[in-house]
Amino acid sequence: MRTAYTSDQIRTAETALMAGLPEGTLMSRAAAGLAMVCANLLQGVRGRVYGSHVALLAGGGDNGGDTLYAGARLASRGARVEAVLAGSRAHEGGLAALLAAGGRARPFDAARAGDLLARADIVLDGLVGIGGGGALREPYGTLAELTAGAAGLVVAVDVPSGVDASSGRVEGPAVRAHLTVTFGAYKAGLLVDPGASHTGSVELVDIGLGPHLPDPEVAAPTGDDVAGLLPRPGAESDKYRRGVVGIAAGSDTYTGAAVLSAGGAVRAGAGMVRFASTAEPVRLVRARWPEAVTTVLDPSAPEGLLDEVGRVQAWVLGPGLGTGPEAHAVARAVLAADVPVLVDADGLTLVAKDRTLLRRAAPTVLTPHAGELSRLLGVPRERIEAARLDHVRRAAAELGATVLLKGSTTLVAEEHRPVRVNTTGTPWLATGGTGDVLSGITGALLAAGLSGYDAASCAAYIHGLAARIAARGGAAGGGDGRRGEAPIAALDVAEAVPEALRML
Ligand SMILES: NC(=O)C1=CN([C@@H]2O[C@H](COP(=O)(O)OP(=O)(O)OC[C@H]3O[C@@H](n4cnc5c(N)ncnc54)[C@H](OP(=O)(O)O)[C@@H]3O)[C@@H](O)[C@H]2O)[C@@H](O)CC1
Ligand SMILES: [K+]
Repeated sequence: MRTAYTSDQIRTAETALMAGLPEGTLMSRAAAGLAMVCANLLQGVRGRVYGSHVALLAGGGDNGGDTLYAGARLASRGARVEAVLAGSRAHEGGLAALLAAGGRARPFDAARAGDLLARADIVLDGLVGIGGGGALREPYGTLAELTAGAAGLVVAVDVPSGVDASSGRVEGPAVRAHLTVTFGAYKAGLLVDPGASHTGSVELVDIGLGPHLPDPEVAAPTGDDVAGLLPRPGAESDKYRRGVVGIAAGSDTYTGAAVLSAGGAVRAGAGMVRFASTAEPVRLVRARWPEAVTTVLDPSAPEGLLDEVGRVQAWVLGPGLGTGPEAHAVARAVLAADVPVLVDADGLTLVAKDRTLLRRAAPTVLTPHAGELSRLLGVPRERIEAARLDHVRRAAAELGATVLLKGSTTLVAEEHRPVRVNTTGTPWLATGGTGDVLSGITGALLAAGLSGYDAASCAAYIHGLAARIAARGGAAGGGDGRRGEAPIAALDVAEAVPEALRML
């Protein structure tokens, strides 16, 4: 599990660690680690450190201090290092070290800074770190913007300046780095969007904080974590041990979502899928997934609506269900069941209009995107997008549910637990119907007995991995990052789930 922390948590751990160490030890460890990473980068791009050009953007705090000390180390290896001092003051020790090692430093001047960035092989963004707050003031904001025109690699020191280290919020100009070198522990804002999209790759420099860190604010499960949580069928498994999932989805108007949700559940290994809906979606689900056991519902007679469905261990409610009175009757019947229920899509619209539906004892998992969460919380969508971590936490507390917030970094929140952030996926996943597949995968895991928190975070991981596999044309598809990927359809993601499970 990759764990991440708020700025306050990092500072508390730092104070505890510092109590037993001579002054300056941590900054010197941070600067040494940073300089080593930069030297390796210079070896890569220039073949040597000696004679390479390094630009330092140094703010007035300790983040600037780390940067100046690292610059001094590079200057002592023969790099040509020049610092732009952005604050009214500069870190004294760091500046003295840089000058003593032969580096140069000047106060901010926009034209000169632009020239410097156009010449530098690497640029170190040491404007602000965990001490930053709110939108960057001038001239920090201008310098952050200038890094977009840098010719070389941009390395963010601890945190890309302009990104809130604790939450990932971005309120104005912010550095977009190729690489972020972070000290002691991951900051939550490096893993959560919009901050996460500013970091480039993230490298952690150990400065000894580990033993002093509290429970994390955010955790990103790895493939091994997910593999450890997933149930594997044994010789004695029957369908109920593997989990029977009920799906109440689709309507005569919207049929595709039902097929996709059922596909997610079938491919994720449900022991059995029981699909319940009106006649047309039932017909289509039977045609595509003959292994599903189906029941035609008559929501105009809500009494005993689900009596014919048979035993299920978890429900998926909502994809393509519609939002009228008949859909409401289905939602009421499903949410009255004493088993975990995942609510998605139209189901979320129904519970946003009638929160009494969520008064239940068994676990509930809600899987909104930002627009759906906006309706659930009565908060504008833009505010949710800008502060996803805060809002997913708030939703979990206010709605008494596990909340999976979809998006470029999917988050899973439950009260008193670290928010889990998903690290798999591909930009191609942002296409219609993939959320329906996710609902089916999550439902299958809930039925298998995983908690809402584990089911949602494992499903998000598997879904993102399946999407990557599908986008690359199968597990053997080559390329790193997004190279070699192609558009995918939602059903491709469902079909790639078994390969994703094999890879775990
Ligand atoms: N903790 C640890 O374990 C270790 C921490 N270490 C390092 O210390 C860093 C934290 O240092 P820190 O506390 O001095 O704060 P920092 O990030 O430099 O920011 C303060 C400066 O930013 C400025 N500023 C703030 N907001 C701004 C804005 N919106 N717009 C513009 N300016 C703004 C603020 O300006 P001022 O308010 O003073 O005018 C001040 O100059 C941390 O990230 C890591 O790199 C490592 O050395 C080793 C171990
Ligand atoms: K920084």
